[in-house]
Amino acid sequence: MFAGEHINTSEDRAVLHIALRNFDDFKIQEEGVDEVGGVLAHIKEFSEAVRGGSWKGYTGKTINTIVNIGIGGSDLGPVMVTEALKAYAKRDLTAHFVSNIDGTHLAETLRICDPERTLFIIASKTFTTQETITNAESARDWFLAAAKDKAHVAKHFVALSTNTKAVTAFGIDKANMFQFWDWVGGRYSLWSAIGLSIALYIGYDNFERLLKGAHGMDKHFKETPLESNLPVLMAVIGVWYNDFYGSQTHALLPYDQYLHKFADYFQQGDMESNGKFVTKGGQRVDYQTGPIIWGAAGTNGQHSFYQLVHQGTKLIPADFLAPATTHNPIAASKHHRILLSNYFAQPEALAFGKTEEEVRKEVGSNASEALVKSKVFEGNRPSNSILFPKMTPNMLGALIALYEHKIFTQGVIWGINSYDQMGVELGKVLAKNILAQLGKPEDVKGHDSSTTGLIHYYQKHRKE
Ligand SMILES: O=P(O)(O)OC[C@H]1O[C@H](O)[C@H](O)[C@@H](O)[C@@H]1O
Repeated sequence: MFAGEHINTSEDRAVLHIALRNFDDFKIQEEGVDEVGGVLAHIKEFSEAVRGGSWKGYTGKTINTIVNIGIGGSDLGPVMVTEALKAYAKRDLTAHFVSNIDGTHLAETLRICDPERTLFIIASKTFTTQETITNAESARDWFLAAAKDKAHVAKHFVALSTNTKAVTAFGIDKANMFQFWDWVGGRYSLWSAIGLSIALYIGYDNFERLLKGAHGMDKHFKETPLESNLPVLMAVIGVWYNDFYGSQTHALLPYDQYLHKFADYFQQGDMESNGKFVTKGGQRVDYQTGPIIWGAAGTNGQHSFYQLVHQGTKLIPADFLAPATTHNPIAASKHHRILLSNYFAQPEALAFGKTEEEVRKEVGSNASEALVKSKVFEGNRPSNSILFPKMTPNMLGALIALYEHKIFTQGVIWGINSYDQMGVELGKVLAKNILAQLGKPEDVKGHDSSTTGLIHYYQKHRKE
């Protein structure tokens, strides 16, 4: 990976998200790598102009709202990072993220935007994704309904993409385009131009700290002997439970409200990378590959799904993550102490449980056998605990890179290509065919009885 080899074999591409945060440390041979610094300089210049107020809207007002329009890797990274680092945000710039094609997402966002002070960021590696382009066109129509003159688009629309031709065809000036390259996977792209919304929200200096934190983990991963290599340790522990103990999922449980989107982010990062059933050589695997990633911020999960985690019939390896120091020490950090007491207690309970003997002592000799049995915790339920000083840009960068390299290592062990995503194509093609048939019932052709029946029901009951 670090050498720029085309390890994304099906697409004949290098995998070089590490080059986006390299700061000329590792020598990496690949076309475009030498342009990373220029794009970062453009991000710095632009984010400082918007945040400093020198970038003005079409009526001369400053920008106080950014709307990132993108989906998947062009949305989830910026969403997760801007939430995780909210403590570093200027509170006079609001960030919104529109991803879903469901008109509700854009409509509800535009309802609270002022066209004179809103900057739209059209984030799309391919600049062909149906949801994003449709949302971008509707946002442009909304803007022009107020601004009238097309010349004003340049002040309120920028693009993040590898596809210059499509960007200019959309009507965004090349000067307002922040470029990245095909060796940046969508789910690994927050370090690239896709991170513009992050730099706008927390400032370029903090965005750079995020990059440098990740670079530190890159160096650790590249240089540390396997037995002390954090991504390798997490990868092999995960393989151990996934392939030898049959666990189907892996829970990410951050005891930090700022990290409440962490599991959402790695649903794409892990599941779109390792949700594969064919090896790079084309053989169907006869072993388990990528786990189902899920999770929620603690302590909320304890009031939702921990019953199953503790006493269910499923083995669920879990990562517990927490900062030793909070950004919000309200009530003299009483809240943080309570939060952390739970962060420490849950893995202990999962590992060591409560024996029948201990339960009997608690409930007394009159208790029914059924009650006693229902209060036993079998324990022996595995978890990793990750504790770090504070949720800072540098630390978040290291944490994300830790998981990126864990995913890479597991993909290597499973012999799969972690960097393509053939599995998302079929649904898109079928949807395109169906879209063309939604007019009249007689247009509906070539589907199974269920799909046909559903479409006919929709055609009968819709009110448009
Ligand atoms: O950034 P775009 O080209 O619009 O792609 C957005 C997303 O589209 C698909 O869902 C891909 O599977 C994702 O990997 C990608 O992040």
